[in-house]
Amino acid sequence: MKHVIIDHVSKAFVKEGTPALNEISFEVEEGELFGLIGPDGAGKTTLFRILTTLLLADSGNASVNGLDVVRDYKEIRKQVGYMPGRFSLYQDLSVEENLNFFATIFNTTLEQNYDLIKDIYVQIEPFKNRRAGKLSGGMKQKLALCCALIHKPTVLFLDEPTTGVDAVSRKEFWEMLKGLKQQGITILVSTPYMDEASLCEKIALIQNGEILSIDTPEKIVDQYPKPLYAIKSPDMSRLLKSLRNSQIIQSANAFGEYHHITLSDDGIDSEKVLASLNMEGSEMKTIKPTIEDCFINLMRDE
Ligand SMILES: Nc1ncnc2c1ncn2[C@@H]1O[C@H](COP(=O)(O)OP(=O)(O)OP(=O)(O)O)[C@@H](O)[C@H]1O
Repeated sequence: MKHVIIDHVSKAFVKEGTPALNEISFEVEEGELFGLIGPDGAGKTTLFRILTTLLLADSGNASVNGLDVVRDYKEIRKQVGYMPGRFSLYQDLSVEENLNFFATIFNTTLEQNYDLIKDIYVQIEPFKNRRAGKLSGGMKQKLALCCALIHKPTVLFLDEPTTGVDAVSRKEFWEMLKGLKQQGITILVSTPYMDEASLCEKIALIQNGEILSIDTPEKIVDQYPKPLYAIKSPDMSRLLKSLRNSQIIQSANAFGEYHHITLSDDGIDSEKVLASLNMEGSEMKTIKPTIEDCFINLMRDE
């Protein structure tokens, strides 16, 4: 069953220029862990706010759990959990007080839904009397997730939950999402971190309010249109300049230790490329594209 349906949704905050969302359409299956992947300003928050009934679209339709986001907004609010991008909790209330507050709003108690949150809650329980504002980033995120789950939602919207959180907490967070998925919750999560894409079952790549591609991470990688190479030399910035000025190089992008390149003619071999650059100590090898390579390639085609 389709749990979330987005059908030609558009939203513009200003009359001129690029709209925040431009005719977005896609669907999310029940129980799916779905990632909305895109840089700052791509439109992720705007879409989540429309789906959680906090913002009206200019045109198009959307439904969650078979309920229309405009007509059935009250019912949707009871059925979805939303963790906004920015810290949404009461900084001056303790961990326990925040949880009780959100439980009360939904006419429930921590005890009633303890099963769903217990794996996450046990990690913050030792700090239950600490004010939320005094928690570490990772702990705040766990508390925000518990609060979003307190009323047993069937669909969970998590807006950039791992932004600004350390690497260990990010990893732990994705483990928690896997656990929630196993309990049957449909999860839509947005992130600007391309490396998190492979942790989702399905992803939509979004840029400037438009969907560039939507599929499983594996299929998106398989659809990369050309052989991709990684190249390095002792002088990486001179190498990048030479690559970008070379006629036989189609694209060159810096990727940490290596630059990733495609060739204008796939018949050219790496020896010829290295010879044409004439830079001592250079190395080149074929590589499998990452989601970031795919994103950059799709952006160029736009
Ligand atoms: N209330 C608003 N008024 C005017 N412009 C807005 C408003 N909200 C969002 N925008 C603009 O709409 C575009 C999409 O913003 P949105 O917040 O949805 O992106 P995002 O992918 O969530 O990125 P971010 O991580 O920066 O929030 C951006 O250009 C943003 O400046």
